Amino acid sequence: MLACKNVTKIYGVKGSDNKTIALDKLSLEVQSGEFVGIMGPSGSGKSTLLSAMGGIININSGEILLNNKNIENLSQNEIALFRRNHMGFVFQDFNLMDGLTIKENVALPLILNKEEGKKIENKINEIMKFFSIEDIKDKYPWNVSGGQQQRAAIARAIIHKPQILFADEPTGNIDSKASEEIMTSFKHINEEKGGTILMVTHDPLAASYCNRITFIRDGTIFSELDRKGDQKSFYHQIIASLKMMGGITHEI
Ligand SMILES: Nc1ncnc2c1ncn2[C@@H]1O[C@H](COP(=O)(O)OP(=O)(O)OP(=O)(O)O)[C@@H](O)[C@H]1O
Repeated sequence: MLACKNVTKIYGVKGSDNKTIALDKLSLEVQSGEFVGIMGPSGSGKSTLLSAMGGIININSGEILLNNKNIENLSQNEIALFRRNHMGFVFQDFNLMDGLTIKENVALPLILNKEEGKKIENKINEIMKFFSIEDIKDKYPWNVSGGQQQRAAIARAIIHKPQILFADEPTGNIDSKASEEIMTSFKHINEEKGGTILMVTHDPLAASYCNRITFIRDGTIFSELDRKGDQKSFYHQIIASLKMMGGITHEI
């Protein structure tokens, strides 16, 4: 469904020696209905990979294919529209709009798509219930917890039923209890709604909710791990893989 093939991304000024090869001929495929995690040491290229696959940044070479369509062939406007209609994004710092209530924030993609008022109301009510945020719908982001803000951000990211949800360190700014709630939400999106998710995380516990983990180092794939058995055993396999890669320096 979504694939990157031999993707290279180099940061730096053209002609200058000061260049960073963030992605080095990296290939990765995500099938519809998968929940894939990306892990790796700091600076290994995780966020760059997510941004490249989400069409947020341009790549130097290779291909990004969504349903066999090369998104690199689209114009900037077409990519922006494509992202708005078919992709959802969640970031570490929530990115909610302070001047809007939680409900208004969640409704934003539907308002931008000029959907009809009654339809918006129905969709909002359903999704607020799914994420247990109906009680805070009229509050502003600064008046609710980090976990509630992130649940609202995820609701906003999937309300238009995107083909794929991208999440970059979604539990990076919240405490461990709220992190578990967020990861349970992702699991429900994946299992109950059939949502496809690609998530970058440092956190082995968050990663243990995925079905597959791709470990990257120095912009290339180091190893991959498929979930077998229960979540606890997957968690221990993830820790072992991180140790092997040198991406973890302390016991968790
Ligand atoms: N806008 C940029 N300009 C120049 N170099 C960049 C830029 N963004 C990232 N880099 C460099 O590219 C490499 C990969 O960065 P990236 O943010 O993708 O790594 P990461 O694995 O997500 O790191 P972290 O876990 O610390 O967030 C790093 O060496 C980083 O310094």
